[in-house]
Amino acid sequence: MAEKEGMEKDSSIIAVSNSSAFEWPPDPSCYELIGKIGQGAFATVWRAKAPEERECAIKVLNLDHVDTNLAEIRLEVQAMRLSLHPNILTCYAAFVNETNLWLLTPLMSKGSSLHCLQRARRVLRDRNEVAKMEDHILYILHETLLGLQYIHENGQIHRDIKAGNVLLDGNGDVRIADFGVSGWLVQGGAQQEKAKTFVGTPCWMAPEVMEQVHGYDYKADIWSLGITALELAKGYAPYAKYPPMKVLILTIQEDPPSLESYIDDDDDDLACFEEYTRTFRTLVQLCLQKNPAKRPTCQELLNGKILSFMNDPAVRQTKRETIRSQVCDIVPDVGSRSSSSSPSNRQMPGNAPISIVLSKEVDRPPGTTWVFPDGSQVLSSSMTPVSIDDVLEELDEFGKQTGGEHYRSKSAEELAKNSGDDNVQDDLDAFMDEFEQNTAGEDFRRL
Ligand SMILES: Nc1ncnc2c1ncn2[C@@H]1O[C@H](COP(=O)(O)OP(=O)(O)OP(=O)(O)O)[C@@H](O)[C@H]1O
Repeated sequence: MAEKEGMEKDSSIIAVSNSSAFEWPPDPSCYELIGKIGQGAFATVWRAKAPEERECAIKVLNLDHVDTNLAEIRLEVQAMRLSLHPNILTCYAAFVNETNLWLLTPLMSKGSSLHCLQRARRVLRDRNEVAKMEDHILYILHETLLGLQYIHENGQIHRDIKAGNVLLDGNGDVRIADFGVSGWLVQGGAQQEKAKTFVGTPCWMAPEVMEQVHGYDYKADIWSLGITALELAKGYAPYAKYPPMKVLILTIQEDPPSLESYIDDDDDDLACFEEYTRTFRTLVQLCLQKNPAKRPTCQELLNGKILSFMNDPAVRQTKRETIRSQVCDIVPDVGSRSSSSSPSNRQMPGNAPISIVLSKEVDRPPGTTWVFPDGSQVLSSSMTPVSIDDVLEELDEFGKQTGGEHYRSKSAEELAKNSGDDNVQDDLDAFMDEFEQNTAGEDFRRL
């Protein structure tokens, strides 16, 4: 592994262990890796046995992908451990093992909320039982909001809210993972040299984060929560089947996604035929407003008509017990020797992280950072740099040629209808193909 400036490999620099009665030893030989829970773009997560018959999850990050001074990580891990909120995944300990950073966290035995709901749907389908997930999804969103409210009240933004980062354990408890972690990552490691490279997953990204016209704030997490609601209902996020650059364009250009704007998971029709109430649709609509100022805060959502009934501890407890018995109990534990399949992190193109290379030094807040300051560049999966300004300019040009000033809020079909020109869809396809040829070389039409 290439040496990085300021990156000490001495594990004592990073080792942070628990101050509570049990000390999590910063020594890899003390842990038995029982099974793989999942694989992200930069890390592998294991279920592990610790001394005294304890269990934990260990996230193993290759240091080639870590672009943060280990002393800084140490401070952040300490801060994460102080984030004592029942809906936020804490970090027991962190240390360096050879070329990897090990992060020890509580084991959330049912894995991600998406994995858990999809597995439950599969079990119910095999039993010929009807899956009704709306109540469970609302419970998960309510718990997530409680954690998110804590993060926002502490002046921070999570920046990577998605169902893969909302975890469930066997009791039906919900915790937000990866708070602070993804901001340490870099894609391409030494290749990037001086450029600051940020990573993220475009499908959950708020339009203002992509555009960076007026900057963005904690309301970006509310957009991501709306996308997470759709993801849990449909089995995957809107635009997840497209390459990252197309996701950026569609998110900026199209109306906000909804339950109706994309088809259900066609993998095995798991989410098909589930009915969702107007209440659920309204919640999604509230979160997915393009103008961040119009989006509600966590507090407004928690105290609003849709979710406030769950603020009653008795109701919350009932909901927790219901999800435990109807979902958690029928889904095998992740990473256990007996579990037949690990949570699949289905890598659809739009799920793949993109890298945002900053051409100048900027302060980087913790968390996956969706920053497009002036002069920033977007790297699609082929790592070919494209300026976000170029993307927006191309969109402007395309808009002028096709639908006039409203192109950003209208779909190609609508444009075609309004202009009476059947060729608009072809123009869009041609534009996308040309754009893709110039950028990443992927063929949108084949997807
Ligand atoms: N403490 C934990 N307990 C149980 N499962 C976990 C835990 N931490 C992470 N996971 C699961 O492990 C898998 C891999 O997680 P990881 O954070 O590496 O990737 P990701 O968030 O899915 O993808 P990306 O790399 O794009 O962010 C995911 O399915 C995640 O839900």
